[in-house]
Amino acid sequence: MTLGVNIDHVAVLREARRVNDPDILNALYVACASGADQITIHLREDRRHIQDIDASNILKHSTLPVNLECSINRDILSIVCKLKPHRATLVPEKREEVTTEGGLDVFTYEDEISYAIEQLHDSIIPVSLFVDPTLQAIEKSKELGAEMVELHTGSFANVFAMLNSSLSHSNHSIKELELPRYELQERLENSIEDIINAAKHAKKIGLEVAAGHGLNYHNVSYMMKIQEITELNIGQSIIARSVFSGLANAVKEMKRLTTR
Ligand SMILES: CC(=O)[C@@H](O)[C@H](O)COP(=O)(O)O
Ligand SMILES: NCC(=O)COP(=O)(O)O
Repeated sequence: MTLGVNIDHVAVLREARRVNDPDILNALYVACASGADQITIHLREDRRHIQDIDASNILKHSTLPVNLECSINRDILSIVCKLKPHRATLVPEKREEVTTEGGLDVFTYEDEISYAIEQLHDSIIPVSLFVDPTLQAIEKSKELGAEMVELHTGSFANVFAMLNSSLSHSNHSIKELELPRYELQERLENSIEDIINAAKHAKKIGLEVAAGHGLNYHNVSYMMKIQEITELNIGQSIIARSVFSGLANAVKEMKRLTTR
């Protein structure tokens, strides 16, 4: 399984303060040296985390392939074509969303996606489409000329978290998923089934299959069982975990500097 480590979330922290700490290039070096197989970044239209200069520096210094996620906005596309990542993954974007809420609408935006794929292919950049796990979206992705699909695992991850974590007792409980446990269990099984069917179909028609969004240390084992999925892109949970695997040392180091 290829592990794509999404380092956007390091830039989220940096941008919250508008400083240069944590340095995204340090995140790149640590990920490259620690077993990642690929680096994933998302150059959002609103530049809420990764900036153009980050993308350019990451591409310059990465020892691993870089999967650059972007929308179908033409200004963004022309930047991506110039940056020449190892792959571009086309994703939907909404200005008001907290994170990517669903897959690309490959039907409504068929012409725009087709144009984007053409531009990227002209720049010799392979294309993946970030889609919901439905057979129709997979078929359409192939028809539009993508080499790969990334199955959006957000619905699966949300149901999993409402069933198996403290999310439902927090301020960020997902209102529409405040359901009896048996119903959540049924939804979880259905969402896994959808991912399995979509992955099998994608592989059958000659698409490479990745998956990502909301995957973490507790739910990733479900994806590992699906043989057709050969790549996972994971960000938030890795960066969140690193706070706790690194916090003790960070406090100790500051204590040493502040001890007379
Ligand atoms: C498309 C996608 O799923 C990733 O880009 C990931 O979620 C990154 O985080 P943001 O949604 O915060 O950009
Ligand atoms: N495409 C999904 C991705 O890159 C990482 O998503 P997340 O783990 O940050 O939710």
